[in-house]
Amino acid sequence: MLGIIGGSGVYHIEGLENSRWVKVESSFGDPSDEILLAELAGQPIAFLPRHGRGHRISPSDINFRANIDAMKRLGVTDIISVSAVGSLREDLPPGTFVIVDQFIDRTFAREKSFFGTGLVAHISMAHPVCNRLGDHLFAAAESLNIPVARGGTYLVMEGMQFSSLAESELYRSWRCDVIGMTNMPEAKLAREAEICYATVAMVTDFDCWHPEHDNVTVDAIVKVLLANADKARALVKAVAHPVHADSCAGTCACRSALQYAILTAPEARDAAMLEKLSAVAGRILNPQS
Ligand SMILES: CSC[C@H]1O[C@H](OP(=O)(O)O)[C@H](O)[C@@H]1O
Ligand SMILES: Nc1ncnc2[nH]cnc12
Repeated sequence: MLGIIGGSGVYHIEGLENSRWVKVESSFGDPSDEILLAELAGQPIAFLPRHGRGHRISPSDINFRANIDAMKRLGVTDIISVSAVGSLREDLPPGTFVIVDQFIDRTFAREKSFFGTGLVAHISMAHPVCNRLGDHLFAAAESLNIPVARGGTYLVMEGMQFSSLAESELYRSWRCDVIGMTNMPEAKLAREAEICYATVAMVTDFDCWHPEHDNVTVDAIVKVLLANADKARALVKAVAHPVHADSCAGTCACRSALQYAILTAPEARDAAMLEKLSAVAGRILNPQS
């Protein structure tokens, strides 16, 4: 099933049928909100507003583990993250969609893994985004005539304040393309949960580095977001069927990320951790069930 995590300005999806909000219990605490189960373009989907309805939760306070665990428990296999970002490049002006393919994680005040003492696992994040999902998103954006770039590096900052000019210039010198506050550890946790994950980053501003543009404000972001949210919703609708019908999905490498990742010997594994991870890592921990 396709899961959609809606970011700033994307608190609902249009054109849904048979929709109902469900409360999902997670062993990692409370998700950001209830999850909307529905049909979109004839396909089942699960939608979660990342900051909660009404944008109640700050980037640092989002319970990313509960969000991904809840999606996994519902049977979500593919996640599309819709996110507002600032641009660090002249040729990515507001209104551009970027199908990012790399992240630099500068967050420091978040729980970043489902695993830990008692059950240690190390997954690869060399290619943090599902290329297959990225291809679907790029093709759909082009078919809808949305200005879109394929590939880009998203710098994930802690926030909540926006960057200083020196920070913005530093990230530009690192050749980052866009900046936001939410896609890490979300992408890491999706990979640990063996869920395919890709991001549609909607450029809303030039952060604070551009000499001919004002420094970013929430007001400016919201204006661009309102103009772009409909395009984002059309994009999600356009990919629902191709993602569902993709016969390569079952063999996607994201779906076996844990295959050789767990180091803790079976007899040394912590029983409480095994219980907490029964959804996220059930395929590998309880292969018979
Ligand atoms: C709208 S102000 C900045 C806020 O927007 C982005 O969130 P999301 O990725 O959920 O759209 C950014 O990361 C900040 O959290
Ligand atoms: N310039 C910016 N910095 C961080 N997060 C953002 N989200 C949208 N624009 C942003």
